[in-house]
Amino acid sequence: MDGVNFTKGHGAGNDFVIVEDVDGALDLTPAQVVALCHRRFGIGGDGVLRVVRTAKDPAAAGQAAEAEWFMDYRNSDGSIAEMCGNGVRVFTRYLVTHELAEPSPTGIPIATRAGVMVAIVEGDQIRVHMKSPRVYAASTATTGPLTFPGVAVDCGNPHLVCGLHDGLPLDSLDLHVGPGFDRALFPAGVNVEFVVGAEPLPEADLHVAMRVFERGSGETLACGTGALAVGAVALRDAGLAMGVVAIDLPGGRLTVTHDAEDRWWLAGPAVLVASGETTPA
Ligand SMILES: N[C@H](CCC[C@H](N)C(=O)O)C(=O)O
Repeated sequence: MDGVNFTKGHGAGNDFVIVEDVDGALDLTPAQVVALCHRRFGIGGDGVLRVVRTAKDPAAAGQAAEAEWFMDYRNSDGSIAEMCGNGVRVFTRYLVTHELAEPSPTGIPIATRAGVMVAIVEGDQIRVHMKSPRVYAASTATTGPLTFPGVAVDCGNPHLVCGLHDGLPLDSLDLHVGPGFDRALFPAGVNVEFVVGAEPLPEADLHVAMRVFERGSGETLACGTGALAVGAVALRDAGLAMGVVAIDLPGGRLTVTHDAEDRWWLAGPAVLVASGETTPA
């Protein structure tokens, strides 16, 4: 890609190459995304966040009245996903850092392929009003000889939340290869989460730990929509209509809250690491 300005950022270690394309002039191809995300031959990332005015992109133009900016999210394999929870926080950090948007107590609306999310900057944390997760089927995932029971959750993108057998440690899972799943239930693929309970915390109703194998990116250090799916299943399994779930991932902690107004929130860090310019190929 000829001389494109980029910024590198991450949310709990889920990292992204941010490409500013305010007027929608870039026709970002899957091959260009793969090249940008390549960890040796490129900048490196789990995905790309293209920053474009909503009105300038047909994929989200219908949301232009609600949100000035569209997060065009791509996985590192070049595929398109509907939503990225860590990505929307990093995207918001980029907007306010580059003064493309003003932080406000009522939040910054961000258009995505899963609809408009609203992000509130709270110091080093950013809290996002997410699309409500929908638990819709029982299923299973397999890794090697092991099969785990799970539930399908729609967070705008597809998730399969699996519990580990009693006592099996999370780090014993081999996630070098993607888990097996029911392709009839998930024809467009699925993000697979593996969850175990964790020690109670005073600041949360529930506390769990998870790992994730993401559709289109492989195992990542964190997955925001995956944490949302895990939080929804954890509250349901605990019989809690609302509450706060602290979720520990290899890259850090995210917090999922289901509040009394039936809103679902994802909170976590969002860090910009560096900026630069790609050199012409
Ligand atoms: N790989 C996901 C998109 C990114 C999700 C994750 N990085 C997040 O923070 O939500 C998918 O294909 O649905």
